[in-house]
Amino acid sequence: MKVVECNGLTKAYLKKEALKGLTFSLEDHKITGLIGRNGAGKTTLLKLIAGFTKETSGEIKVFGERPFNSLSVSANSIFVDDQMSFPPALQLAELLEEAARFYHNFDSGLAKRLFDYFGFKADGYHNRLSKGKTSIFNGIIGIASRCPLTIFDEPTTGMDESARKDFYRALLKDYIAHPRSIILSSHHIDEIEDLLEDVLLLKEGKQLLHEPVSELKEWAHGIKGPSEKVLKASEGHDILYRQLTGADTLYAAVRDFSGTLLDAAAGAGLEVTPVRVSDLFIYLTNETKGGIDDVFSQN
Ligand SMILES: Nc1ncnc2c1ncn2[C@@H]1O[C@H](COP(=O)(O)OP(=O)(O)OP(=O)(O)O)[C@@H](O)[C@H]1O
Repeated sequence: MKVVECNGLTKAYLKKEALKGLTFSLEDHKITGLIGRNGAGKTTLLKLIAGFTKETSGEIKVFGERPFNSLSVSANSIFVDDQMSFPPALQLAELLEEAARFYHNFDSGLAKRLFDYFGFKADGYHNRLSKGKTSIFNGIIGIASRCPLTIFDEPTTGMDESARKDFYRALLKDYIAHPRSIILSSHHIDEIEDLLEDVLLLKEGKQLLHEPVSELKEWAHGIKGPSEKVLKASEGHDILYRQLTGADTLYAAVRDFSGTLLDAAAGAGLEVTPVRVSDLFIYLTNETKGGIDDVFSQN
C-alpha cells in the first residue's frame, strides 16, 4: 500500500518555488530518509505531507487523501521537530499523559522508560529544557506515539553524539517490533544510513533520486591513480567528484554506466574503493565536481 503519493507536486512561497514538480510514492512500513542540502525543500515537503500547508499545484495524497485539513491524516500521523509546541502550564509527566490520551497507539510504558533513561524529571517543563533535551523529549513522543505515519524533521537537533545514537537505536528497535511508515530527514547521513530502507534525495526543490539504500551502495566507485589513467578509465562514465590528492594523483568518484569501469580501472592498475552513501549524497548535491576545493583553485 502507498502511504504518500505525489504527482507534479509544487509549493511556492510567493513567487519562489521551494518544491518543483515532485512525483514519487512511499510504500507502507518503510523507513524513508529525506536527504538534501540546506534549503533543498525537506521541511516544506514534510509539512505538506503532514497537512500543515497547502500545495501550490500538483497532487499530494496521504493514506489516499489530500492531507491539508484532513482529520484522518492528522489522527494517523505525527510531525516531530524541535519546534513542537506543548501546553506550557503542564509538567513533563503530564505531557506524557496527555500524549497517551491523544495518540491511540501511544505506549506509556515505553515513553516512561525512555523518559527515565534520558534523565527527565516528572515536574520539569518543556519550555525550560535545553535544545538537545527538547529534541530528546519530542523524539520520545514521536517514538511512543506509534503513529501509522511518523515524520521526523531533523529530530536530533542539538543532541550530543551518544544521545543521537541512543535515539536512533530506540527508534529502530521500536520500528522492528511495531513496523510503521517513518520519514526521517537528517543531515547526519552516516548515522541513519543503516536505519533507512529508501532514500529520497532533493536538490533545490527537485527530486534527484528515490532509491533503496542497498542500491546506492553500488552506485559509484572511487578510483585513484595517475590523473591521465583515471580520466581514461572514466571515459563514457559520469565523474561525480574529483580531487587531486598528490602532484599527479587523481581521485575520482565515478558512476559506472556500462559495467566496464572496474575492468578499465583494474587494467590500468588503479586503486578502486567503494563510495560511502553519505559521500555520494555530497557529490550529487555539490554545485561543482571538486567541492570546496574549487573555490580555492579558481584564483
Ligand atoms: N515560510 C516561508 N516563506 C518563504 N520562503 C520559505 C518559507 N519556508 C521555506 N522557504 C524557502 O523554501 C526553500 C526550502 O526551505 P526548506 O525549509 O523546506 O528547506 P530544508 O531542506 O528543510 O532546509 P534546512 O536543511 O536548512 O532545514 C528555501 O529556499 C527557504 O528559504
